[in-house]
Amino acid sequence: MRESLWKSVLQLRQNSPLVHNITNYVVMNNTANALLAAGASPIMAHAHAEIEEMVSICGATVINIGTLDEYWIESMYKAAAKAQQLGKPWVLDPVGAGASNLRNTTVAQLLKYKPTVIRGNASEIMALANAGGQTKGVDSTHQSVEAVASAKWFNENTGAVVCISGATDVIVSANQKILIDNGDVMMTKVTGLGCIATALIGAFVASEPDNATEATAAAMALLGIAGEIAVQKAEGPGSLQMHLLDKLYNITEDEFNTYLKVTIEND
Ligand SMILES: Nc1ncnc2c1ncn2[C@@H]1O[C@H](COP(=O)(O)OP(=O)(O)OP(=O)(O)O)[C@@H](O)[C@H]1O
Ligand SMILES: Cc1ncsc1CCO
Ligand SMILES: [Mg+2]
Repeated sequence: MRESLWKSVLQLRQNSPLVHNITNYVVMNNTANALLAAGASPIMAHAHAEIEEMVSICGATVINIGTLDEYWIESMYKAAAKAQQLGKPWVLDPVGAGASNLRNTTVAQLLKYKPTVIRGNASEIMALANAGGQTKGVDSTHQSVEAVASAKWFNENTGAVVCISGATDVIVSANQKILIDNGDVMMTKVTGLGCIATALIGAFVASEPDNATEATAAAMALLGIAGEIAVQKAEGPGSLQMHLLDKLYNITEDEFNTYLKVTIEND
């Protein structure tokens, strides 16, 4: 697994997949920049008239419900339906699931189109599975391990790979858990790093569509390690953002493998 994760990073740079994003106003620019830095090619698009073409030409679609409204919800349904119809990978970020009825009903509908990967923080994943999760806005009030049962339920019932982000990122797939212990607590003081994690999953899954579990692990490892290294130069959240973008771009094999903390647990 250690060697294959770095290979995935190199492959992403080489393949430079087109990644379609319907994401929120808060993170749109940062997300596009993070995708470019890691080697992917982003396009943000939500107009009904072009959404199906976008899904068709891209390697993967990322749907993030961060700043919902009625028009965008329709865009999301159209995109997810098209991805399912074409058998293209698509990734769901249920931002703030549990915080409002609108978010809950929207994700419930989106789940019917069978996302390839779901990535959220522990509160969001628990809310999604209706496991009594209380979401405090967009930030988690739970540890990632608390959401493992919910993630397993989702994996078994929908087939989606489920990633719970947090101090430890937990990737749940059939009969396996991958734990990634990279990252730094300062990353919670920059908005949208979870959204970037999801977009990176979209890029990796577009680059290697036959292995969504490994693609997800590679994305989370890359973000966590880049964040951890960036924190060493950062004076606070502002410069962390800048250094993180640089590190997504210039991380070396040596850095990646020195920092990587990955554990695999087979059920
Ligand atoms: N307590 C922590 N310690 C170390 N790293 C962390 C911690 N919390 C988050 N991270 C890092 O930040 C990444 C983003 O995860 P997080 O769970 O904060 O996303 P999120 O809550 O969805 O964020 P947002 O909604 O702002 O996009 C994680 O994958 C991990 O690398
Ligand atoms: C702060 C915020 N509000 C809606 S989306 C978003 C970005 C982090 O999820
Ligand atoms: Mg989030």
